Amino acid sequence: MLLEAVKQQKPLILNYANTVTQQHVADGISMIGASPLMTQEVLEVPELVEIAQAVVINIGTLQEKDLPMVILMGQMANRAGKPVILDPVAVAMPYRSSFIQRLRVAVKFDIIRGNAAEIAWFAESKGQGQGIDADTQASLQINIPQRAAQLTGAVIIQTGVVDVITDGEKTWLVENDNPLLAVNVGAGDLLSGLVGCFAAVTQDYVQAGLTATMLMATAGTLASDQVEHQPGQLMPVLMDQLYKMTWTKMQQISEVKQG
Ligand SMILES: Nc1ncnc2c1ncn2[C@@H]1O[C@H](COP(=O)(O)OP(=O)(O)O)[C@@H](O)[C@H]1O
Ligand SMILES: Cc1ncsc1CCOP(=O)(O)O
Ligand SMILES: [Mg+2]
Repeated sequence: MLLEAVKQQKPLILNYANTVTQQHVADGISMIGASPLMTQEVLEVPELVEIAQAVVINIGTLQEKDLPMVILMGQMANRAGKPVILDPVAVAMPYRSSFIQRLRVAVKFDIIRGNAAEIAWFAESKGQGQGIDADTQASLQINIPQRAAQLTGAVIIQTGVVDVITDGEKTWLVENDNPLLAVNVGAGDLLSGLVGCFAAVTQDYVQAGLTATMLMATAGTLASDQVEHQPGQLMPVLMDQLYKMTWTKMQQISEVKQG
């Protein structure tokens, strides 16, 4: 079971994080038993990728000067067969699109985790949303993440009211409508960090994505029940739930269907 494997192996997850939510990402990775490390320095990238078991690239606060560093991180991980996870925050904005276009010709992403508006960009489809947020009222079209997977060759994790995990052939749905989680900035970034933890311990990236989304759905449900209508209280309680999580709870509480 992948949660046990993370606790036993304590993989090191190397992050190019955004400066808004990196504390949540680091804490979440640590709570489930893995080891986070953030960097912004190109000179240390080779030695850090060497000791990492997964690389998570989050473009939330990208800067042009960082592109060579991010390319190096991704390429070194690709060469070493270590998983590269992309969180394409607001990728449909033109500068961000250009950054990702230049990154993707150099680096193969194994997993892309984003909201529906972000994933639509990879499917060359028109996404609905603004800035970091997708329009959560829009109806779910699972052919869009499936097409994104086919076009990119990555496992796609599209999050929202329902999470969709697909490699373009196999598709899983995790039902997870949680208004308290939706309003907490950084929930998506945290999930991308957790995806890195599971991808570090299996080569089955669909399974890694499914496990991470089940984990987040379960911890989110338990945490929301505890804080009721107080979204500002959610994050610390969510961290406690991640720390206490078991596979049995994840199977009992998260709602998983085949797509
Ligand atoms: N109604 C909802 N809308 C958006 N995300 C939700 C909702 N309910 C639960 N979530 C969860 O919140 C987390 C963040 O997802 P999302 O908001 O789509 O990403 P991002 O923060 O990158 O935009 C995911 O684990 C997702 O499943
Ligand atoms: C608000 C904001 N601005 C740049 S990155 C960021 C955080 C995005 O977090 P998430 O994608 O998890 O909502
Ligand atoms: Mg996001």
